Amino acid sequence: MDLYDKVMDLAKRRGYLWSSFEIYGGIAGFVDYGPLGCLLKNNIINKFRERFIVKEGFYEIESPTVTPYEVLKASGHVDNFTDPIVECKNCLENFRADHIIEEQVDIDTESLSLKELEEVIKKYNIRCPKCGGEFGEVKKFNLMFVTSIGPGKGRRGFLRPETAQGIFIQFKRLAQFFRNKLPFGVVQIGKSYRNEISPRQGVIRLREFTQAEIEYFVHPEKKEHEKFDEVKDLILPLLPAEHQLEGKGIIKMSLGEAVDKGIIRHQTIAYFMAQTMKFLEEIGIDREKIRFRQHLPNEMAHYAIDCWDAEIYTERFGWIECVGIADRTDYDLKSHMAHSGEDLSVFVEGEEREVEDYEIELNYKVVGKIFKKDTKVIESYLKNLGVSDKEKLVKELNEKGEVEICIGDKSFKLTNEHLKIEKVKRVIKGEKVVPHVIEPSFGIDRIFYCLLEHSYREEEDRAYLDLKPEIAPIKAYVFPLVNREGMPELAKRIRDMLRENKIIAEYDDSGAIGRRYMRADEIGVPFCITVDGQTLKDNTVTVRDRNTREQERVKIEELVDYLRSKISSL
Ligand SMILES: Nc1ncnc2c1ncn2[C@@H]1O[C@H](COP(=O)(O)OP(=O)(O)OP(=O)(O)O)[C@@H](O)[C@H]1O
Repeated sequence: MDLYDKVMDLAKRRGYLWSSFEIYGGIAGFVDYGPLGCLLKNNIINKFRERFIVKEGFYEIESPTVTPYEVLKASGHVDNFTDPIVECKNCLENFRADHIIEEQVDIDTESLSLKELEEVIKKYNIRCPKCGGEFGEVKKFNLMFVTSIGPGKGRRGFLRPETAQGIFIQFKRLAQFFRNKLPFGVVQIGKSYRNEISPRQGVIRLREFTQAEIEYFVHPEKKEHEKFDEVKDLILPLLPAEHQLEGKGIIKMSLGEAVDKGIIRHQTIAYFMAQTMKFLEEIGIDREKIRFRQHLPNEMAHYAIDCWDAEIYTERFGWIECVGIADRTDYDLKSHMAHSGEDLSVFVEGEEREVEDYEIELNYKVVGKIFKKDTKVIESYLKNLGVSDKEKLVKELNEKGEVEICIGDKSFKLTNEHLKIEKVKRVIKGEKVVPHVIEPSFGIDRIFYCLLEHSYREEEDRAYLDLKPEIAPIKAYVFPLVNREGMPELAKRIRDMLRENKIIAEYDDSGAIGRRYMRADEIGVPFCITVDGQTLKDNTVTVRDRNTREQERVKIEELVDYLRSKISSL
């Protein structure tokens, strides 16, 4: 049994994690959180809310998981949210082509096309790991779950593959809520769905999982962070792209230095790396098993300009990505602007000044035939450009004779022939800008598993979860030393008193006291309270600490305050 098996065995037996649909044979890629699992997961999420909503001042929204086609067409997911798939010609089992290659030969598959992946499979004679059969063609497989909305044929829809889009499409309302003042942060926590091709890594790769995402909207030219000074001296283990390409390892560097040297693109990304580290440490992830790995240029989405993953070390799977922190620029907002025709910019007030502006229109006589259905999208893209964006466009057009615009996953080349441009003078008191977005995206299930693994301790006579009291699902167990002399009744009253005071406590009177301690330790209960003979005389109980096994006598009337001071980190 490796560590993963030990942790999962405990998780299953004691009500943390269960295989879904088990009585019908189960399906890979789904997991049930049992009674303790739900409590622990909620505690992790509460800590997330405490850090980002209470302390950072962001707000949370909740949008539907069922998403109409148009939204995910505009975001690029319909066309691009795919993984390469390959089928074994013999047993018909499907695999992710890039994973199957990387498992068998030391090749970076990140930038390879479908054809190139197929060539590698042929060249190295990579065979089906299940039956040794030969593989067929490598194809694209879209990871979204398809659904239809309403009866009959209904409207095409999908289960959302990320929570972020729900925030982008409400941008207009959100900007109004924040009175058009940048920067502002919006959080969404909830289920996301990805029809992963062959999820073979337990809770690490699920088909339905919980994300906690932050979309932090900033002025495109202002990516310094107001509170960067507070974190600039924090030293983090970094694995920059250059180090990976040159085969070098991790460097420990302060965030201030990393930004100054241009290793981290700007202060806002660095600030969120610091917040991520704090959050992970606060819930109890081992700080020595966290690193920040920068995406390689070919790994990053084409619209992102910098991306760092917080990776956490696990015994079986090595380093796994648990949080992705990316500067997604204005890609999402501009795509939704172009596809919906809505203006998703904010007006940033400034000094009154006269500017040269341009009125840019499409030359419909020419463009209709060339761009066909896309003409409307290009039209609304141009209509919503701010003054400086238009200036850039005209400048590029004059210099190069053409300009390329990117809308969603498509790009279009425009020449003078396609456009009618008129120079006008205008007095403005500010400018419309489409904000850029910095996105820290947390995978709660992966973090949950890593936390269980990092908390798992083995000693000669016991195995236990060293969960922080604040995070542990059950804070205290109350035992009667013997099942007579009124001890059970008193122990139950103490349990009820603790619950009444919002401290989750349980009562246990079965088996020897030693065994009860072991059971509580195994699920990570930080305190065990025993009612014994002395309790009946002086109203004190023993409180045993899970980790040290030391016991203290505490007056019953002081028990709530005593436990509170140990549980809360406030
Ligand atoms: N299938 C999944 N199961 C569980 N968590 C996931 C899954 N896919 C993504 N996540 C979590 O959501 C976070 C943000 O999602 P993102 O789209 O950046 O992941 P990703 O880069 O596609 O992940 P991967 O490369 O592992 O598939 C990830 O850091 C991860 O923690």
